[in-house]
This record gives sequence, C-alpha cells and structure tokens, in this order.
Amino acid sequence: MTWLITGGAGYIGAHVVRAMADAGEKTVVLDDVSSGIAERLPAEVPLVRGSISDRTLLADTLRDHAVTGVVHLAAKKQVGESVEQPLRYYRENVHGLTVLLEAVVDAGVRRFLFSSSAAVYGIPDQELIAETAPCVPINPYGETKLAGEWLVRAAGRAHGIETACLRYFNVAGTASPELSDTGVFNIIPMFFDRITRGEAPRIFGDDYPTPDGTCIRDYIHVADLADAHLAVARRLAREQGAGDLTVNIGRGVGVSVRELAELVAEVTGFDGEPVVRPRRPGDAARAVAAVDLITRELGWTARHGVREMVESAWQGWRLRRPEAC
Ligand SMILES: O=c1ccn([C@@H]2O[C@H](COP(=O)(O)OP(=O)(O)O[C@H]3O[C@H](CO)[C@@H](O)[C@H](O)[C@H]3O)[C@@H](O)[C@H]2O)c(=O)[nH]1
Repeated sequence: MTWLITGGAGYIGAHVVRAMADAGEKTVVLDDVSSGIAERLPAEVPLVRGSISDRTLLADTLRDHAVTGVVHLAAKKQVGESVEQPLRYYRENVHGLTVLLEAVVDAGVRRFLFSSSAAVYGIPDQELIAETAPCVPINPYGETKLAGEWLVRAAGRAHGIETACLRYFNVAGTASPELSDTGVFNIIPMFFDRITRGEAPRIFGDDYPTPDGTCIRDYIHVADLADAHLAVARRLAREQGAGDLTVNIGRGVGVSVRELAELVAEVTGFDGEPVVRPRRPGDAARAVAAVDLITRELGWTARHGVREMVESAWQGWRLRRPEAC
C-alpha cells in the first residue's frame, strides 16, 4: 500500500503520518500548508503542496506515487468560523471531498479513510453516544462532516471502495512538542493562553445538569487517535467487499471543564481560580463516546490519560512560546 494523507502537515495529520511511517507504511502527503507546517513531516515523506480541489494535481499525485489508499484529513475545522462562513466550509469540506473522490475513483484507488467528527451528533441525548445515535449537527462544520460521510459511503458502495469514517471526540495533547497544535481554538490551548498572559482561565457555564455543573467531554490523546488511523488503514487494506466502517474515536471517559481546569492549574503551576462566564451557545452538556464498536472491530483502545494530554500539550506550548512561560 501507498497512502496519500491529505492535510498531513496539520496537527492531527502529522501525528497520523508519523504513526503510519513509524509502523512501516509508505505515505505521501498532500497539504496546501495554509495552516499546516511542512517541518512537522519526517524527511522521508514526500510533501505535495496544493489543494484537494485541484483535479490535475490530484490525478498526477495519485499516479506518480502509485497511491493505493487515501487518508483524508484536509478540512476546515473551526465551529465558530463555519457559522460565519458556511459557504466556504461547504466548498472546502464537501465540494473539495467530491473532487477528491472523483480523482480516487478515476485512479482506481480502493481504500478511503475519512476524518469525521463527534460534531455530526449535534446535542446528543445519550450518556454514551453510540454510532447508531441520531446525527443532527447544529452547525455548518458538523453538517459538512455528516455530508462528507454520506459522500464517502455512497462513493464506496457505487465504486467498490473500502471506506471508514472516524468520528473524533475531543482531540488533545501531542506525541512530541514539535508536532503540537498551534491553534488556540480548543479548551486546553485556550486555558494555556489565558494563564501565560496572566489571566484566569474561563469556564463557559457552571449551571449545566452535570455533577459539578460544567460541560463534560471525552478527551482523546492525538497519539492514540493516530494509532487508531493506522489500525483502521490496515484493516481497510486487508478487506475486500466489507463495506463501510463508521466508528467513534474516544476513550469513553467523561472529564468536566472544572476537572480539566484543576489539572491544567496543577501542570502549569497556575495558582489562581478560573472565572465562570455565561454558557457558550451551542455547547452540549455532555458528549462522551461509546467505544465498544472500535474495540470489538479492531481491538483498539486508547492508552493515554488526560494528564498526559495536558502535560504534553504544555510542553508543546512552551516550545513555541518560551518567552511567555
Ligand atoms: O476557555 C474555554 C474553552 C472551552 N470551554 C469549554 O470546554 C468544552 C470543550 O470546548 P472545546 O475545546 O472548544 O471543544 P468542543 O466545543 O467540545 O468541540 C471540539 O470537539 C468536537 C468533537 O467533540 C469537534 O467537533 C470540534 O471541532 C472541537 O472543537 C466546552 O464545554 C466549552 O464550553 C471552556 O469552558 N473554556
């Protein structure tokens, strides 16, 4: 197999590239480096710079590198931005995927792994969200991920492609400091950002129907997530005619915002108290994965806990902003 990893220079993508390359899989990366960083890639992995919407580049890349499988991660991923710029999200995440799938079909590629999101569930009403839960996304980002799943499965059925859709829960941490997330869009980097600027981290709402009143999420270490990609890619490579595999990628363990704030304070040495702010619109009280399916299908389970996520993320943060820490 030779795997094309789109978005492979991004935070999650680079971890997937590293895990697959370390395991001996042949990989090539397609990334427009708009938010990705070329230096995240191992020297032996070729980087093709460009967009998934560039038909000619796609056809050339699939042919020149004799690609036999695709791991598709290139996408826009900020919920708030997707509300402000829905057309851009549909263009990049849905139209871009259509172009990529057409190129995949034309090139005769028969393995396709799609990076989806727990955002497809919207506001879940299950204690542990099974893959069979209703998909009712509440923002354009989640809509584009759900539409993406439909596209991938339909193309798979029609063209005999083995497909998998991985629904990531809350991804955090880093396998090594230089691969860390450079964005400040999720809770852990947002807490670090406040603390290193000498401000108290903010808790968005403490009146939710949860034990401590703050939102509960299922945090998954990016290194575990990358291992899950490797396991799924290998499974796709072995299969013929098995159809689609759609699975949650999480730990099945809920952690509250307040618990996370305490852990972040401990790791960073912050000795103040977080401040409570009003609820953020669109936040579910609880979103925790049921993980029986991936465990049963692949024997995969997460190995890293939330402390390792915070500690590794803090190392990455300090590497990038030594002056602030
Ligand atoms: O400074 C902060 C930042 C966040 N939160 C809370 O922390 C929780 C997690 O927030 P965040 O890290 O922004 O993640 P989610 O809103 O859960 O969304 C993430 O996880 C989803 C999958 O579960 C993905 O679809 C999204 O792309 C990804 O941003 C939420 O309850 C937030 O209200 C705070 O209280 N204070």
